[in-house]
Amino acid sequence: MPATISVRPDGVGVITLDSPPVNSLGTELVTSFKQEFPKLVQDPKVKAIVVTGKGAMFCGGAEITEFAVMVAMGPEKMKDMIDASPKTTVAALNGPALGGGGEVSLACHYRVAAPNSSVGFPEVNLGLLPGGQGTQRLPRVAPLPTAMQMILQGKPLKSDAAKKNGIVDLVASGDLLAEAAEFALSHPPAPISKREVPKTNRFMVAAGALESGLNTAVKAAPLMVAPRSIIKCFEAACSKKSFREGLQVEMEEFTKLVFSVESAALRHLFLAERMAQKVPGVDEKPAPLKKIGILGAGLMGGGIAMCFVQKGIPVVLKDAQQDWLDSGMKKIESLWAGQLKKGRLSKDKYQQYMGLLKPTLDYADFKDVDMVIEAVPEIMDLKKQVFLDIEKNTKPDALICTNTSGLNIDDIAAVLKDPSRVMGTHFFSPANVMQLLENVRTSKSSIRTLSTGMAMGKLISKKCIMVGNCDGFVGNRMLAPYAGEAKMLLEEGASVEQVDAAAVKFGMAMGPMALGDLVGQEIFWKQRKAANDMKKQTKTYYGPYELTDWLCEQGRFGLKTPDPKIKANGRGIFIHRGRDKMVDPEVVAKLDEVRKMKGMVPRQVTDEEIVERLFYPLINEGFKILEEGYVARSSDIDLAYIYGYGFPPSKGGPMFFAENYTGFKKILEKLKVFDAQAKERYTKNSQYLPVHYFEPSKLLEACAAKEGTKVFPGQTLIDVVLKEFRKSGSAGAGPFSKL
Ligand SMILES: C[C@H](O)CC(=O)SCCNC(=O)CCNC(=O)[C@H](O)C(C)(C)COP(=O)(O)OP(=O)(O)OC[C@H]1O[C@@H](n2cnc3c(N)ncnc32)[C@H](O)[C@@H]1OP(=O)(O)O
Repeated sequence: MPATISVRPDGVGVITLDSPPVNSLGTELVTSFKQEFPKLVQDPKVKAIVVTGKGAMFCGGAEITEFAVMVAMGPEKMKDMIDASPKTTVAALNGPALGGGGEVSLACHYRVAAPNSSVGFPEVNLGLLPGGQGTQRLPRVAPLPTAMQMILQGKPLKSDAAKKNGIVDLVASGDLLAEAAEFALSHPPAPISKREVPKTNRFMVAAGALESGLNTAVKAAPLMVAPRSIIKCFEAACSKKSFREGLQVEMEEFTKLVFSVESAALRHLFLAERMAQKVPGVDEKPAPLKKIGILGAGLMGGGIAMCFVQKGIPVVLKDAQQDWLDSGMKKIESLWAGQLKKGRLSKDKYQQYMGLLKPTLDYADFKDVDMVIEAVPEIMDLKKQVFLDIEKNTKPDALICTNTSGLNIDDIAAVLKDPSRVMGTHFFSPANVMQLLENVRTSKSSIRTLSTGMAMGKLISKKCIMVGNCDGFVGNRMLAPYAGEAKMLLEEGASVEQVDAAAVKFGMAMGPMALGDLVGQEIFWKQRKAANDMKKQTKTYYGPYELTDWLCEQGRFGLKTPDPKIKANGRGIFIHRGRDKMVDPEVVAKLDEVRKMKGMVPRQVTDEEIVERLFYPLINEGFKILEEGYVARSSDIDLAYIYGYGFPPSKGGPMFFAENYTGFKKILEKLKVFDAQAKERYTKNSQYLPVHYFEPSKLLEACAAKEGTKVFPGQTLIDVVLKEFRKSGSAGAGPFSKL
């Protein structure tokens, strides 16, 4: 039974939410609550009622996969029932009460909380609002600024803070249930629905507090519609409307949001994050990670070291030369010192961090580490050499990981006696800030290695996905056509500013040209150089290269490479000065020269075309990656783009966007048009080479054929089609193709 009842010897009835793992309010729990609760109300032996949760959570909120059912069920009978109880009701908060859980607690007449519990309304993170009476109850107990912070920003309050803000009545000091029962017996029924909204809250609304709260929320997430709906609910609560009239407004706004694509996108991401941790076939117990070795104290190595140290894990940071090591340590120290200065880090923590980080030049210091991550320059022979050195100096079962972003990891691992110890751990720059981690599975990685790699991602709080060992893995492989088309659009007539602005308007954190300067313009250039491929006559040709090759040949790699001529900053497509940047006039002149050299007459390019040309080939590449089996499911790709490349969360990631915003058929049709245009270009103009990224993926074609087919909540049509695809044996050589 998801809601169980019992009666204590003191005459207090207890109803327990019991629906593991988080006591979410699904149909079963709500139905059983509505059956069981009246039994306590009607039982003459019961003097008062306590509502509590089983396990570590009070309640994690409404069941995320059942919102449509919830709306169909209509107004909130469960909370009305608790509120209207003639016997005093007390919520005994044994753990977090979130979303619908917070609302159940506010439906009770009083709240008694265990010290480590909390009350929160994280619905906004799912593109929603507390639609189970929360927007009308919270402003009746808490000051408006607190209520706004909790609901507009989704910030929970710990028990003590909740008590200070009038949300919790008592923080228990001992036996929670006993104290809640005693509180219930000594207080009369007092439903929040009958309380007036405090006058100060009404004054604040009249004085414009809601407008300024909305401005802050919109600035933080401009594409989201939920904050506007939340404000309408607060307005209703603090106006002359009755509690019931306020609920009517709340229900209308909630229903609008539940069926919005933005909320569907955010719910998809919530489930995607949890799903990504479950990699098919990767099910061994992870090895303990008590000490980590990092090889290479540069920007990446240093950032990776910080991730572990900040979780209290000792790190040995090795480099080959004292000056390189010193400069790496100085950079780390200055980052932590900066946090200390800003008050974001305590002195104790700063000292603890420094104590956990051991710089060394000696491989012998790797003797007792459980994992080594190498972050040396992207040169195949160097990687192979350091792998051999690591093998000689580590325990035989220590994992050996590479942070390469472009080299073939199977080739690197082949030098070892035991390549099953190897996997890729592709961090994103700056590694201590960026949330994404692509764990790369080679053909020989053992299940123990992979399980440990996934556990490592969780340990350092990364959004971690598992991918196969293909060129560029998932993120950069999809980025290549995006970056290629950005450059092609410039040659056709768009300006740098227009391309970036169109991508930003779409919702990207930054445009492709600014991204190139941030990550370094030289990455593809170096890869082509390393592959001895400067002639670009390969199937991995990704758009024109003249402009960026010209930059790279002069060392203008972007923000990453300080240029002594320009104070403290680099030079690439843009000239950067602090946070400001302007397109380098020399780049504009060079672009003109390239256009003339290739006989291109600039034309007017629309923003719509820019968005389609940037994102459709990127999405097509995602389909090819799925089709070839280099990733388990489409939502892993979505996570990669949201957390690694600044794709807008409200669009749910590129694959969700394809399925729910544009539709497969439209993308397919457009790709065919772009493909024909590109083919015409290279047949007519010998300065251009054929591109392959517009050639439609077979999986995309299969999805287009099934467009509109209904799938269960939490599923995507792409994955349903993919499953059939893989079953039919049409999938490629990647490690997930048979799963
Ligand atoms: C009308 C109402 O106002 C609308 C609502 O209530 S909307 C829902 C509001 N609630 C939320 O947003 C809370 C969402 N959940 C969370 O933030 C976190 O899961 C948590 C803090 C509750 C627990 O975190 P943590 O201990 O790290 O465990 P976590 O891995 O996230 O979750 C455990 C499992 O519970 C599931 N789960 C958590 N909350 C859930 C929910 N509200 N509905 C369905 N499943 C949920 C997770 O999917 C996961 O499932 P899995 O084991 O199959 O992967």
